[in-house]
Order: sequence, then structure tokens, then C-alpha cells
Amino acid sequence: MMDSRYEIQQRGGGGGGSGNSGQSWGSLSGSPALTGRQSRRRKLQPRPADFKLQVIIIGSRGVGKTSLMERFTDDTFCEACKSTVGVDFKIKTVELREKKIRLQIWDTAGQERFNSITSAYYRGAKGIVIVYDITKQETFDDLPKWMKMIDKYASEDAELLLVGNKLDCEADRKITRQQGEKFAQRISCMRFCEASAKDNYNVDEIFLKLVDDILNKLPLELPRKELSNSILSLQPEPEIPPELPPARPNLRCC
Ligand SMILES: Nc1nc2c(ncn2[C@@H]2O[C@H](COP(=O)(O)OP(=O)(O)OP(=O)(O)O)[C@@H](O)[C@H]2O)c(=O)[nH]1
Repeated sequence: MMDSRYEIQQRGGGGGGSGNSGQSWGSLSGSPALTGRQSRRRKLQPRPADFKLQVIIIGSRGVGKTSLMERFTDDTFCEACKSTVGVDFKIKTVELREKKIRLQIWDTAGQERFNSITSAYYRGAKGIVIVYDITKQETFDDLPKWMKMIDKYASEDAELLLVGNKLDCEADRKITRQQGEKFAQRISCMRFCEASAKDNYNVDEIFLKLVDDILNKLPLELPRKELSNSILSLQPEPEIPPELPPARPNLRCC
């Protein structure tokens, strides 16, 4: 059974769901019978995604943003990975609430010198994962700085999730779980959890809960065309960052 310390706090709404990265295939009924080489060549196309969502991961240098993303998308962990330069992204398709969602995850550099580049990616994000390292006090102290970035550049309705990473390093812990919880409680609609990219603990939960919260806000029964014209885009992923948004008048952080 999962230790309750690791469960993501609930704040009402949002039924659960299970994700997977596999492809769904269309129905075979009605297809003419195929044999041998012919059947191998004439594979059905995967069902297209119902939605495309963008999620961004932010936080100070070395907290494990890339590691969380790669654990989720590829189930890999790198003990000594290179620092991210600018922005990187990965795609994973998940299924939740009988919808197929193409999740585009933007992994941003934690170094401040890249802020002018990374800030351009905030606006398109429907979900934001803010990460700190439970063994490094300064990464927790930096959180108000990241909240200012969110207030300035992100969409006001973006879902927020605070993650204390490196839970496997309990012996070196500097930030208590209560401190993380307290910080999240001060921010409107922010979830909180602790995780370990190394031990693959709570990683799927982070992204799936965020997607579930995002879906919870969307009118899922609208026809696809209407959705793509409003909140979601079914176009190919942008190669360049979206335009910078206007500054937001109200700070989320108290
Ligand atoms: N013990 C432990 N180490 C981790 C964990 N997650 C990441 N690391 C390590 O922390 C270091 C930094 O991880 P990254 O994923 O590159 O961190 P980042 O936040 O993307 O760093 P920047 O790109 O510089 O902003 C690497 O050596 C990882 O192996 C974790 O859950 N536990």
C-alpha cells in the first residue's frame, strides 16, 4: 500500500484515472481478412489524440526537473545529466476519462540566465510543475521567485503543482513535508506532493493528477473543432515559443 506521506493532496473535484503511453488502435471490425505479409503491411493508424496539452516544469538548477520528465516519458533516470540549456521538451500520450491526450512537457533550465528564454513558454502551459529539492534549502527559498515568474508570464487559469523532489534522500532532508504543504496552502489552487525521480515515486501521479485537474476544467463534451478553436490546439507542436503575454495584474503568491 502507498505510504500516505506520498499521496498528492486532494482539493476536491477531479476524478482519478489511469494513464498509459501506448497507442490505441481503431476497431478491426469490418476490415477484410488479411493474411501473411499483406496483414503486416496494412496496419491501422493509431486513433488521433482528442486533446493536446502543454505542461511546463520550472524550479532552481539541479532540483530534478529533467529527471522527473524523463522518468515519466521514458522511465529512465540519469545519475549525472547535463544541465538544461534553455528549454527542452518531450511528448507522452496518456488516456484519462476515456480521452486520449497528447501531453507536451516543457523542461526549462533552472539557471537564471535563461529566464528570458524560458519565460516565453509559460503562457501556453495549462499546467505548471514547480520543483524544489528537499535536501537543498536554497531551492525552497527560491520558490517565491518562481511564483513571481508564474504571476508575470503564465496564464491565470494554469493548474499548479508544487513538488519536493529527491524523497529518496531522506537522511539529507532539509525541508520538512509540512513546510512544503504550508507553502502550497498559501497559493490559490496549488497542489503539493513529494516525489523521487530516482526511485520512480509519485512521478506518474504528478503528471496524471495535473492532467486530470486540467481536464476537470474543460468542457469535454464539446465537439473537437470547437475545442481546438478555443482552449486546445490540435495543430503540430510549436517549434518556437509562443508570444510573450502581457504582465498579469494580480500576484498569486501571498
Ligand atoms: N537522489 C536523487 N537524485 C536526483 C533525483 N532527481 C534528480 N536527481 C539528480 O540531481 C541532479 C540534477 O538533476 P536534473 O534532472 O538535471 O535537474 P534539473 O532541475 O533539470 O537541472 P537544470 O537543468 O540545471 O535546471 C542529477 O545528478 C540527477 O541525477 C532524485 O529523485 N533523487
